Amino acid sequence: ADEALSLKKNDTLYQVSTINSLLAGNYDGFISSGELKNYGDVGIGTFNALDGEMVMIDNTAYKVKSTGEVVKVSDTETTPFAVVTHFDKDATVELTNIANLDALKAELDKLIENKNLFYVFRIDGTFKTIQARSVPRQEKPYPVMTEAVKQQSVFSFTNVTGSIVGIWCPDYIGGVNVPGYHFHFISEDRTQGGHLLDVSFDKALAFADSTDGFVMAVSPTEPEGSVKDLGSELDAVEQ
Ligand SMILES: CC(=O)[C@@H](C)O
Repeated sequence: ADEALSLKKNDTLYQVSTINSLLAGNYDGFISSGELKNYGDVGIGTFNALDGEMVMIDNTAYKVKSTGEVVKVSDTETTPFAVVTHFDKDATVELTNIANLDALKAELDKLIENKNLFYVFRIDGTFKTIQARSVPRQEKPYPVMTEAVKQQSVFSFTNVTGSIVGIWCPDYIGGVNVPGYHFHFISEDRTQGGHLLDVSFDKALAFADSTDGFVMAVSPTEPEGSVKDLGSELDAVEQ
């Protein structure tokens, strides 16, 4: 008999709320970082009130604040949107001579064997250039994301060693998550990072985790009907 879809711990993407809910300005955190760690040790997201960018790596949740400061968050800090998984290195590939983010995506596309699955990436290396952003904490009444990102801080790093962490979602996920790629970055010394805007490097090691299970926690304050085609508003998080 066909193996029933088993939401195997290591092959499940765990998501907190929908991207459309976040884009609509629903920044109320409702899952704690401590609870999130039960569902994954690698991933990305943001924090209550859209306060900074989340990088989950080595089962530790870091916040890249809009000041550029990186802090390890307490287990009680909550998130309104995050995506994590228990990371498996299903594929490993050395990437060389990557000039920009589009070139990185083109190389990673070669690892996406089944466009119906989800993929989580971790890319370790010393990066010639990294451009990343972070968004400051928002006050109620929350602005929609396209307004909030106008307050973003953009950081430029050179010759920085660290990890790019990100996900790739199938096209059918529109409204629930960002179709395609979404990357965050954190330096090896955990002092720099952000939502990745651009990157270049000579050599890095990419690990890919293909995932066939998907679980999502719906926000208790999800705006009714927020899972709809937001079209251009996705620009706020697309790269
Ligand atoms: C969820 C994200 O990555 C935005 C906040 O940059």
